[in-house]
Amino acid sequence: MAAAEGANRAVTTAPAVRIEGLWKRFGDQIAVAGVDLELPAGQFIGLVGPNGAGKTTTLSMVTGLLRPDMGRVEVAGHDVWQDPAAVKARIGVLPEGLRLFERLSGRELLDYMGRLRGLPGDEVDKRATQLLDVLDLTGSQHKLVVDYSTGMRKKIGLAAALLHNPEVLFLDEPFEGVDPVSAQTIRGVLERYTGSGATVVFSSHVMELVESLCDWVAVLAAGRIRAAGPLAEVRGDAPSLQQAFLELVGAQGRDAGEALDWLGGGR
Ligand SMILES: Nc1ncnc2c1ncn2[C@@H]1O[C@H](COP(=O)(O)OP(=O)(O)OP(=O)(O)O)[C@@H](O)[C@H]1O
Repeated sequence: MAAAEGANRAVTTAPAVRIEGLWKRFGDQIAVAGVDLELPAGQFIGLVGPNGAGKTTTLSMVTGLLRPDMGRVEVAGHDVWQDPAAVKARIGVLPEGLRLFERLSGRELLDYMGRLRGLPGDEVDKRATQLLDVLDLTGSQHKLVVDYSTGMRKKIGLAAALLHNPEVLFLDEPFEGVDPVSAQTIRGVLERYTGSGATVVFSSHVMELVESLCDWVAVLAAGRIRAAGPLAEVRGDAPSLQQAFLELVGAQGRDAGEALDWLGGGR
């Protein structure tokens, strides 16, 4: 990152993301039911919630992939729907179920994404070489993406999302299907990135991971924000984020008890 870019980030006090009155309905299903949220810049932010809580729908609207029914979103000071080009230049996205250009090699994919982002060829080359190295993909850089494993796909997707040095990086379940070694690598890259003043927003179900990585968390359930703030504040007096989460979403774990009385018996 250029020194000037870093300095600009350091003095930014405006939130990285400002969400106001966001709604989305699919038929009878209200997926996001009036979300208001300000995500502070320069933080590692976790968006957590049970299955179907509305995390992916919210992230899709925040990154300009899905049009809200109501509400507005600003990212890095720009309105996502009124000024989409400005927002897209400033964000990186690793969406859920990432679609990649399968018939390109990892290296070609990064070259292509870099050109799409308008970076000069030699700069793309330099950044791609470094990202492939740090993410331990140098040995597979000439392999076609279609032949990549799940974890390798996450890593090349992450490299593509970081290539233009975005201000805010959105990651939907970045650690799903990733082995512990690759997870550690991804984690190192993300920590270094937020250390430079950039913002990471990621969704996850894995509370231990969120607890160990995030400075700030937002808990979403049934399309609404249940709690948001610095990790320690959201955890409160609970012994762990997992426990605080279970209390916040009102689910102490369903006891299968008698409902599955046939399971495991009478063989
Ligand atoms: N395209 C769609 N059409 C119809 N319903 C949808 C669509 N996308 C999401 N939903 C519904 O909206 C709700 C929120 O889904 P969403 O994928 O945002 O949740 P999530 O928090 O990301 O869940 P998970 O953790 O399981 O990925 C769910 O009830 C889901 O069935």
